[in-house]
Amino acid sequence: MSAATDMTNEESNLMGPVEMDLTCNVPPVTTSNQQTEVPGGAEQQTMRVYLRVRPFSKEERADNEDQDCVVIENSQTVTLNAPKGSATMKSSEKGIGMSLHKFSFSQIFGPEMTQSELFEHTVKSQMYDFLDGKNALIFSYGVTNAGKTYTIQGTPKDPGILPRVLDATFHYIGGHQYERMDLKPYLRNDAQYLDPDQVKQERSVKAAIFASVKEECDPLRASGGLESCSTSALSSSSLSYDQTMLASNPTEAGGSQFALWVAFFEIYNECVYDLLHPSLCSKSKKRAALRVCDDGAGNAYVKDLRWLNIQTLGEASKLLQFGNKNRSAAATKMNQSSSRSHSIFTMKLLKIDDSTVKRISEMKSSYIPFRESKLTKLFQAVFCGKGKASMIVNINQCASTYDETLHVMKFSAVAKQVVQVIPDKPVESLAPCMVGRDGKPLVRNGVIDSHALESYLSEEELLDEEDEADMSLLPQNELLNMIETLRAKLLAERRKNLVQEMEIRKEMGDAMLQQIMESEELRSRQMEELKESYQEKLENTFEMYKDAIKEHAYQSAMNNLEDDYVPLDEFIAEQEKVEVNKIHRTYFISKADDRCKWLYKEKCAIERMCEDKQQKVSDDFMKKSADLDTLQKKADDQKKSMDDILRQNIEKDREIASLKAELAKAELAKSSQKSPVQPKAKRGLLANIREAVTSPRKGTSGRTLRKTVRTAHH
Ligand SMILES: Nc1ncnc2c1ncn2[C@@H]1O[C@H](COP(=O)(O)OP(=O)(O)OP(=O)(O)O)[C@@H](O)[C@H]1O
Repeated sequence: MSAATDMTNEESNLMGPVEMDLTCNVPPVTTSNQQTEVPGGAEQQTMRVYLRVRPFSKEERADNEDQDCVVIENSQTVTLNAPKGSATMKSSEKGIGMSLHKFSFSQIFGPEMTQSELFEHTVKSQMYDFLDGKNALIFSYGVTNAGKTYTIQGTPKDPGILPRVLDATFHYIGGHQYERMDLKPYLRNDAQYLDPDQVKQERSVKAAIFASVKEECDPLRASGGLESCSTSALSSSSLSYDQTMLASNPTEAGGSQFALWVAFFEIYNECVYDLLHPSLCSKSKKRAALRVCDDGAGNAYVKDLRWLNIQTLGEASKLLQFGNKNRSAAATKMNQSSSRSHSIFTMKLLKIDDSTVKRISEMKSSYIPFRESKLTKLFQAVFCGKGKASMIVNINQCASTYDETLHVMKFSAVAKQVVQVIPDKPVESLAPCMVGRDGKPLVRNGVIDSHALESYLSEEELLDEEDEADMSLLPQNELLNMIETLRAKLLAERRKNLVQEMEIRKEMGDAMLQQIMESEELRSRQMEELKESYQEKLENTFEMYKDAIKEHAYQSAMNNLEDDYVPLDEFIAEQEKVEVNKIHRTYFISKADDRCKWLYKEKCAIERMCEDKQQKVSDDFMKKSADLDTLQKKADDQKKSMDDILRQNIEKDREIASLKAELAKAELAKSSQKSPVQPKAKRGLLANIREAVTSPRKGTSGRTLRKTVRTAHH
């Protein structure tokens, strides 16, 4: 948990927004035994890391929390001694790790350090940069109850960094306030003009927020001689800081005017919430999360974040109060842990000047290995060297929270990585830097500073603590032996770790499987129960509907009863009519039924008859057809025999013709021998035949002849 201020600057033809973010609860970004000090001195560092150790409270002393766990060696070095009973001490007793750790910071502030001194030594120069048009980021980091809120916001009696920054800003602006409120920050680095309606809307939003804030004591206004909220700013005497740092004021700079716009938001579980949104105060409504977007030039900004123009410190105080209230309301509602919450108060100072056009050169962000977090995205520009960042690490000295405090102190590696990506620095300046006890780097421009190294190694406690320091004094063969021994030990350790890891994985796997099975069983049981209960409900509902329908029908009937009422005698007469009709109908129906049955029988008989007739006709046809075939065959045979007879006749005719010819020859020969003329009286067989042949029309003779011939032939 922590707090921060981010100040960025960009100028267009009319203005230059300067942004300062103040954030709480930033993820681990700090230094340990390797600090972020880089060659070139504090002025050129893009990130400085301070440590603030808060004093014990009375209660903590009474609870024996003071066990000399934190010892500030000098302004840049602190030693942490593990108390008895802490996890660190237990590990150390087992031979794992150390019970004593040393850390270096840009500067360390002890419990006696006042708020104003802290401001002087940490943020003052950044404040100057901010007013001079550069971006700045101030954030605090530490475990809960370490003093982050105290450092950033402070108390009514001891205002923290934020009220001081605001006071200094208003002091700087002085009478050069741009009051029209018609120029507003837009996206990440731009500003936009507002029309009169929009300005009116801005004013009413502001008024609504202020109206909801009670006039009560707050850090910005309550430091003794502070002026009331409605007046300009905190008096400089009440927040004593060195005014010489703000020498470059608008009067000297020319006729520029300034407008200060602020936003206050929170990042919780990677969700961004606007703390200046009034609906947050409502208990019933869910907080609406905002999106972090890219402005098209690689700059991240919170979309739809509410920016409000403030013109006095009192107004700033009210907004802070409003935002804090929102934050604590949301935290209570969600029972959220402050350790996962980061609140960011952002200021944008627009420098309105009709002649100057300035722009801070943009950086490409694509190669920057930032962790994908909303916070790092939003502060990316500063971490990349577009402005300076200060981190104040807050710790308490309590023995009971020693292990968490140690963890915070060790977390510097992340900050280191973040700072390492600044592109326009020489490579050496980006590498993790070893520093001596006095905070000076041991390596300068790639060359080991032998003097610094000697003084570093001469630290007795460091020699006791660091094996590497002892080893450097040993002869080479002993060192080689030692390396071999250590290698063997390392190998054995790794094997052991591997086996342990496998066992743990297996155990975890089994446990998870068991859990999954149990939950699966539970789920199916629940499903079954749910099904049953739904079934039951369904049935009940069905029954209910049935009853309701019955009831409805009954009611309808009852309602219509009056309209449908018929006197009894009419009803009886009507009923009798109905009865008679019924009897008639029954009679006719039975008659019609009998007729139908009879007709059906008739139909069946006719059908049967038709079938018989058809069968008979078919049989007759078959028989006749067979007879016809027989007759046809006979006719064919007779025709054949007739043909034979005809052929025989023709043969006979040929025979007769030849016989006739022979006969004629014979008669001719006879007549020529006996007498030349013979009388006709004596006619023989051959003469008759000849006559018959030459006179075929004489039927009787013909028949006789044929009979004669046949007989003769046979
Ligand atoms: N430098 C200091 N001098 C005196 N009192 C301090 C100092 N720092 C912190 N305190 C007191 O210690 C207590 C815890 O501080 P604070 O609330 O700022 O812690 P925190 O880190 O913001 O805690 P959380 O993360 O839980 O909100 C407060 O009562 C605060 O007033």
